[in-house]
Amino acid sequence: MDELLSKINSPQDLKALSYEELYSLAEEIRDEIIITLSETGGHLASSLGAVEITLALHSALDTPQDKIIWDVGHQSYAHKLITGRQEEFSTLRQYGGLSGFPKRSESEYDHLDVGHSSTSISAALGMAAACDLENKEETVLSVIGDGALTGGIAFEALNHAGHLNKDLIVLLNDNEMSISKNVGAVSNYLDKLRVNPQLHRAKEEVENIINKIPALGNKVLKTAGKFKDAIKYLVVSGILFEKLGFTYLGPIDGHNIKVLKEHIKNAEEIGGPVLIHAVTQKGKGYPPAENTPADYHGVGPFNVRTGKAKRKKKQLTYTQAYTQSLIDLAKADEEIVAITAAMPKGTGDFENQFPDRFYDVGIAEQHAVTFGAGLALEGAKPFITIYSTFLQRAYDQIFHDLCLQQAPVKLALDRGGLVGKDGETHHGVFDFAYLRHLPNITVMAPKDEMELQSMVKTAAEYEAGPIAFRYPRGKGRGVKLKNPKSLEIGKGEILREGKDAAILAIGSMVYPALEAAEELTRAGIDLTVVNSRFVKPLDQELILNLAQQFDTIFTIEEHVLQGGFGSAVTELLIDNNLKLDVARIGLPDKFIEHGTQQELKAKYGLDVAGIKSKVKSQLQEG
Ligand SMILES: Cc1ncc(C[n+]2csc(CCOP(=O)(O)OP(=O)(O)O)c2C)c(N)n1
Ligand SMILES: CC(=O)[C@@H](O)[C@H](O)COP(=O)(O)O
Ligand SMILES: [Mg+2]
Repeated sequence: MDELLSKINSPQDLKALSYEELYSLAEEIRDEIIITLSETGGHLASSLGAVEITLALHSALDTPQDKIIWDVGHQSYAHKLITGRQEEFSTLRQYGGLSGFPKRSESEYDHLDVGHSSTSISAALGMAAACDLENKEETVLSVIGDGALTGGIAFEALNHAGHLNKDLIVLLNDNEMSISKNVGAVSNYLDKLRVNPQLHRAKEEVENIINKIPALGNKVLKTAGKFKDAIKYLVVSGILFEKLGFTYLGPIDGHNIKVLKEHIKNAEEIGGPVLIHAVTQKGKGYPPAENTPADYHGVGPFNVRTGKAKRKKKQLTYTQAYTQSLIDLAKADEEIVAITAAMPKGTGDFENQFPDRFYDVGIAEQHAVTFGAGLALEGAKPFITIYSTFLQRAYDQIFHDLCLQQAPVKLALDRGGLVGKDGETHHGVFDFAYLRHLPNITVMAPKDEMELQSMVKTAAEYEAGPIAFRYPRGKGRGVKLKNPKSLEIGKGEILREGKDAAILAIGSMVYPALEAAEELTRAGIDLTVVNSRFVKPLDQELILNLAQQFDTIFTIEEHVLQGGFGSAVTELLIDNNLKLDVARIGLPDKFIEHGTQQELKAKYGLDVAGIKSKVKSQLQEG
């Protein structure tokens, strides 16, 4: 029974609690998170690690007037539980239920919709600047993880914050983990900051003594100044942040609510930009997650006692099919290298097999792309594997460093299409549009995992410029994997011939289109079905032939209609003065909510039933 938690209707209720009670509450919150996520799935380890931080923040600050900006937002479940969302917590990430991330429409305590990493310092700084303009006395605080701190935008924000010198608190939640082990020079630097608190005490004592020395005169002052600097470097203080204009406080124990509260209060009093370095344990309080936090970053339903997933994954996923073929190709071709932006699990086996040909650049999609361009321009064959939604970050790099240079980089866009429960921020439904209008790029989407492997092979062999392929989240179609073959660039295939109309499908929509066509024969409708394979270049010959043959052409894609595959086909037809009915099936011009992939496909007419009904109504109207 949640004795304390059920009485917390808002953060105001925390103010009356003793530290002992706050710790009991922390345990109740952990239990609630673990039990709920064992049914719903979600971001377990990050949220468990941030419970005390959440309680300290909401009891030290006057939220929602004081603003907490969560970075990524995957650690915000405790925040949801104490800000009036307990009753709906069991609906977390379910269709129609609570979002897995902070969302302004959900609560007045959520000040920024998040999901993509490293935005919190910039947004918090903007809010702090706005407070200043309006003479408001509000505290604005960003909570950012050590992983999110590897993102370029976070550094841009630190740089600007040090310059603006507004009152801004950054709470660095350092658990030494991104999704996997954190990487990079800053991460190594944080390691050094974390070690041996005695050194920090020694540093403070020495500095206190030195600060009293000026009374002794100029010469001593000068020497002392140098000595002070030397000591600072020697004991590895928060010098990096100090040089950027921040007051550095820490490192402190991020599970000690009293210490956290004191530091938050101190930071408010100090003013200007202050960084509190809190050290936490990812997965805290749930042994399986503490032991292997990377396995519990994002989980599906699991058995609380054993920590094991409830659903066994028997069928190969698209990600696995991709990795498998990349490894096979890399065995024979040592120019192949793999790049990930902090998601090495997707290419994990590659890392194990070819550690020298694998680069985890951190949450740095822009850098990943230009780094890949550099590699390619010097003869390597880089496969950059990034979720479709996160590659949006690197649009300019794709334009400037890949397409303009015709750099033969291979872009593997995982999670293309509807991803499901992560919702708005994570659906990969804009990639055809943000890629296809750029000169020199080739864009493909496979109908199944076998064709994905053929696309990997095609990409490895292709040297004329950048080539991209996007594939869905989750299980493949269970087709038999044979030897991948090289695909002819810009060629689709006719899978079924009919006499009433043609349906041009791309990627994940090919099989549903085929199934719909088979079922529609019962209604007397006979469709030609095309697996288009290429969004760019289109198979012009095939499409123009079909346009001569039929009065109606359907296009279908798991992508927004604006600027997508259907738009490309329509442009081709218009450019060739062909006037026929084109009915585009795809996602509407809005952000798609969270829910399972099946629920969302059904809602937006991207399942067999939806295709059938669209085809029937179109042909009947026409
Ligand atoms: C732009 C972008 N790239 C990648 C991700 C995927 N991602 C989500 S959380 C995360 C790791 C974040 O690590 P950290 O900030 O340290 O938080 P922790 O999970 O350790 O609490 C990554 C890589 C993302 N959300 N946004
Ligand atoms: C918060 C975040 O961005 C990631 O953890 C993401 O939720 C992972 O998604 P997958 O579960 O599709 O790998
Ligand atoms: Mg971390």
